[in-house]
Amino acid sequence: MNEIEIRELTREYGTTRAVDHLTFDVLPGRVTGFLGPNGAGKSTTMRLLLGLDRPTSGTATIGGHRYTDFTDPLYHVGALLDAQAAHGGRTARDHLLALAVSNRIPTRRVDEVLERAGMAAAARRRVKTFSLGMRQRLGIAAALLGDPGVLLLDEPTNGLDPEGIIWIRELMRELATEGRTVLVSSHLMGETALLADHLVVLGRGKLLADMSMKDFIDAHSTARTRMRTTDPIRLRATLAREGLELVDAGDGVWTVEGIPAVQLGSLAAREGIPMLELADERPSLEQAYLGLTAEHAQFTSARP
Ligand SMILES: Nc1ncnc2c1ncn2[C@@H]1O[C@H](COP(=O)(O)OP(=O)(O)OP(=O)(O)O)[C@@H](O)[C@H]1O
Repeated sequence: MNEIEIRELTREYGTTRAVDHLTFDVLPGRVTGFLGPNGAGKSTTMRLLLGLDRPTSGTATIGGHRYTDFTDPLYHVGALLDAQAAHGGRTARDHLLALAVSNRIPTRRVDEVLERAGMAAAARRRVKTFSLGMRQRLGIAAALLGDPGVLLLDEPTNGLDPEGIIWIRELMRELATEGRTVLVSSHLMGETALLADHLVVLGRGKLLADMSMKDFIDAHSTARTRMRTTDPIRLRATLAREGLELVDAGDGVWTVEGIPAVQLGSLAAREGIPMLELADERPSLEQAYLGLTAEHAQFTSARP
């Protein structure tokens, strides 16, 4: 019902293929991060889903329907694409009221979403006096107005302060827990790692990955062990005998791939090498993402 289905979706602009035979699903009940370098096709995919643009071929549907087939689309899909979209001369409340009335949404929803977006105190201020972060909150309030089952958010943390970022992270999680489908594009890997359960990664309009956050990190990064020791020379020689290479990470920290901390600890103890610190290094989403983009270098950078 709330599932997004992208099938063989292609959009060409002249000789540029912005989206290239994309096929993937976005499922309810989890937050899906939508990643890819500049020009990878994320915004185009979202615009095609929202009927703001037409595919050259293929389909993008929500619960089996094209966006343009919905009589009351805001009841089904909420989107935040451009936080500057609100009329600057209107108050936040009037902006939402106009949207509610023109989409046959009960006006009581306006105060509910203002509250949920943490904007109740700013409801009667004109939009032109808002910071980018406030505009983002207003955009999110607008997306929630029809209580939709599907949310498409393009860079929602843009302009938000640290408190706002934590707020949006918790909101996304709540929306997913309520059984909604949440698709969030971002360039911020640290943020996405905290926000998303699942990832869809594009490169030059093609699908590069569609998997859980954990599987993605496991598949595209190498586990490392980091340590401090008073005797790196003997440790290096010991590891070399095992076919492993000690790497200087600076500041007295050393790393090695291919041996977990627990085994390395036993090995160092057997050899009488003092270890001051020893831990498995958790690979980050950023490392995995860079690993994937290195594997697919031909797909990742936007055309000049
Ligand atoms: N209306 C358009 N006319 C011509 N080319 C377009 C149009 N919209 C997008 N493109 C091109 O399509 C490609 C994909 O762009 P898109 O904005 O979808 O990427 P993106 O992944 O959202 O990038 P970003 O991370 O920078 O927002 C780019 O090469 C872009 O220049």
